[in-house]
Amino acid sequence: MSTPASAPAPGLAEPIEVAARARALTKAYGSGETAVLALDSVDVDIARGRFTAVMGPSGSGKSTLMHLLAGLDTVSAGQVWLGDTEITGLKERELTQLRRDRIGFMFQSFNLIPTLNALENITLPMDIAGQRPDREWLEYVIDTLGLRDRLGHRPAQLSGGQQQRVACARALVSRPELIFADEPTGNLDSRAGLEVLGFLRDAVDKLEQTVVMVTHDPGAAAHSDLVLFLADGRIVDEMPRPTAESVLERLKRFDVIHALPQESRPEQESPPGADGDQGADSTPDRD
Ligand SMILES: Nc1ncnc2c1ncn2[C@@H]1O[C@H](COP(=O)(O)OP(=O)(O)OP(=O)(O)O)[C@@H](O)[C@H]1O
Repeated sequence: MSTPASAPAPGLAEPIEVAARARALTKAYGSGETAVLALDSVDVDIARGRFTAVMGPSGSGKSTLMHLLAGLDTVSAGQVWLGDTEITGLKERELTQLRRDRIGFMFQSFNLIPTLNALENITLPMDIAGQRPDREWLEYVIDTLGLRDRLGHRPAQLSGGQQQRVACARALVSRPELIFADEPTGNLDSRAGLEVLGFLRDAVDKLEQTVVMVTHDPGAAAHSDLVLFLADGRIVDEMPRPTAESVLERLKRFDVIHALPQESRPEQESPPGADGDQGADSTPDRD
């Protein structure tokens, strides 16, 4: 079965533009008694040109979801599309090319090459692909991220915040369809973290990028347009236009609920859409 990426999401009359889509996405690790169901039949649409945060308790499946959407790991069942391309079923070589050409990555640990300077790190993925960055765009990204006077510095000569800005520029330089950021502020002090979040926000608002960010930090999630909450491998809630306070309140309810045995947990833990709402497919209006 193949569903075009522009098809209306279940429950929605209007088609929404999606950058990535997953249906019945399932991932199990191991087998038999030790098997772990990391993702349990997840349906999700990532809206194009929006900033989506993914939150949830430790072990809820956030990284697994990101890895499967990015084609970094194989699914146990279900389908994933990047734009109109179904990536489930692609061969490893095709996936490598797709990741290189169409996806940008930012990690908590920056993942910069220590022997290369900032500019070389920024252009490395395109250099490897034998592509030339669009010069005007490159200059724009460098200026937007305030890296102009740091381009000749190696990572060790840069602060953590500057290193993450280099990683952000590296993710942006090929104008990927989707940027995945896994705890991008996890290793930064709060000021540098805020700066990086501001740049990601700008990347969405000014550069029309699509960003998906995994985070534990309600303050970081407050920079997004929509928070998806995962628990036990399922999307159990979503929050458009989040604030740090509203996210924190929602997370507290997880803590209380997850302290209860499974059979005592309240109904609200059913996935969005199960009770007739628009589920994780809804696209929030922006203020
Ligand atoms: N390679 C693996 N082998 C076995 N189990 C795994 C593997 N990767 C993840 N898991 C399990 O799958 C579940 C989901 O893990 P995942 O890393 O996606 O959660 P997470 O929400 O990102 O957690 P955290 O917030 O702690 O990073 C967990 O129970 C985890 O132990």
